[in-house]
Amino acid sequence: MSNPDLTTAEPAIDPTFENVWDELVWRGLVHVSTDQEALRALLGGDPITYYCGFDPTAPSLHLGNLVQLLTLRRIQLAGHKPLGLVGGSTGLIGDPRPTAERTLNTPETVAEWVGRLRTQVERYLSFEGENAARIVNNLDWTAPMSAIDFLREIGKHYRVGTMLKKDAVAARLNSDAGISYTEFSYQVLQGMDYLELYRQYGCVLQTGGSDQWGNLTSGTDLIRRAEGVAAHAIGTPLITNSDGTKFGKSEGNAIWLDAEMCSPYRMYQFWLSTADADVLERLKIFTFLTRAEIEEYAQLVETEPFRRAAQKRLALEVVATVHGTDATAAVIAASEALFGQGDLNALDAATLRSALEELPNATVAAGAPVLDALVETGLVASLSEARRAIAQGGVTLDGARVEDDDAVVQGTLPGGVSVLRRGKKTLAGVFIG
Ligand SMILES: N[C@@H](Cc1ccc(O)cc1)C(=O)O
Repeated sequence: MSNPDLTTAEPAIDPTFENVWDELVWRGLVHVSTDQEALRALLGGDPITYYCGFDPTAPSLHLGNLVQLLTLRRIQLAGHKPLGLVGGSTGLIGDPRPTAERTLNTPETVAEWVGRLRTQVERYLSFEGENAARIVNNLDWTAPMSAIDFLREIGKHYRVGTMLKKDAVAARLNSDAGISYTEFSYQVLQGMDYLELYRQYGCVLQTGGSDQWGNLTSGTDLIRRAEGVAAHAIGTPLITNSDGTKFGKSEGNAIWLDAEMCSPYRMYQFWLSTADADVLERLKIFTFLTRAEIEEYAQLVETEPFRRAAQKRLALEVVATVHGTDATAAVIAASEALFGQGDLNALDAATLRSALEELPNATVAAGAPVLDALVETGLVASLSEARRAIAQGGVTLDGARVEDDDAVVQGTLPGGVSVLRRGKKTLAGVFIG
């Protein structure tokens, strides 16, 4: 196996910043917040308890959630105490999307997804030391509450006029289908979580995406009314691509943090394909590289963009954070063997298979002619074009040049697969079935 440089940045705060608030601002993580002076004082002072919530809307979190997970981690690294909340109750209700009502999942499904999310959230926090993290589930305080108590103790603090003005609600009110009372109530549940965490743990800061601002202020308003305390909120920016495409998707599919739902290879390629115009912002938000290190990459993007050093570092850092260094090493070796130099035979079988799934590919019988495989993978348009390509010496199978038309595909690479290459860079995977 080739030996990629796997030096990655240790999760740490950048010591050149006096206060983690300044670092969050520099990383571009503060899009909207409660009073900035007060937040800076709070984050620069004695340890506080803060939280961020994750709803079980799927069996896995995705890259949008990774912004929140890493933000939680950064603030913890500065000495504060995080609460990672899994939405056992809010997942049963559904945070209103601007477009349409969500379908209700069964309690069993929601409970299963809560379990999976909990494991994912745990991976990004430290459970050791004075400021050890804690995972909480809002089902624990929401399920036992009666409808009467909910309406008397919580509902009484809410003005319907204010609730109607929240972006998500306003958007839906103007749509034909409107919004159900169920989803309309969501903001109250999230507000109640913050109040509960304030009461139980003294939690005084909630972070979330800027699209959560309505839900974040639902909590700060409730705490002010019920407890007379000014609690805080930070909304991180929505990540967008400079070319206007949606961030966090590749070919329409979300980049999930679960390796079964999105292979580490796929995630690695996703980050590698980041545009020069976006890569510095991504390094700030998704890695623990320091300001000085990121400034060096800014130079490299200017002077030698063709080397894509910043993209490679970004891909290495994020995949190592999410999937660990072993999986990342395997992915880098596969990318190099497929697209650069390196021994295809030395690759990890599972990684090679997932890499081939991302390429044009076909399944053929063992011993099928290379000619057929070329056509079926789409590397050539016809058998005659396949013959011509071979005659010109432009086809390789598993790294060796194909000399004549009788060659067959056997799937002799790790995992029982083969790799066809036409010309320098056009690749296809062959599965034997
Ligand atoms: N509403 C948040 C998740 C969440 C749930 C409950 C909370 O208390 C906080 C956050 C989201 O959809 O991302």
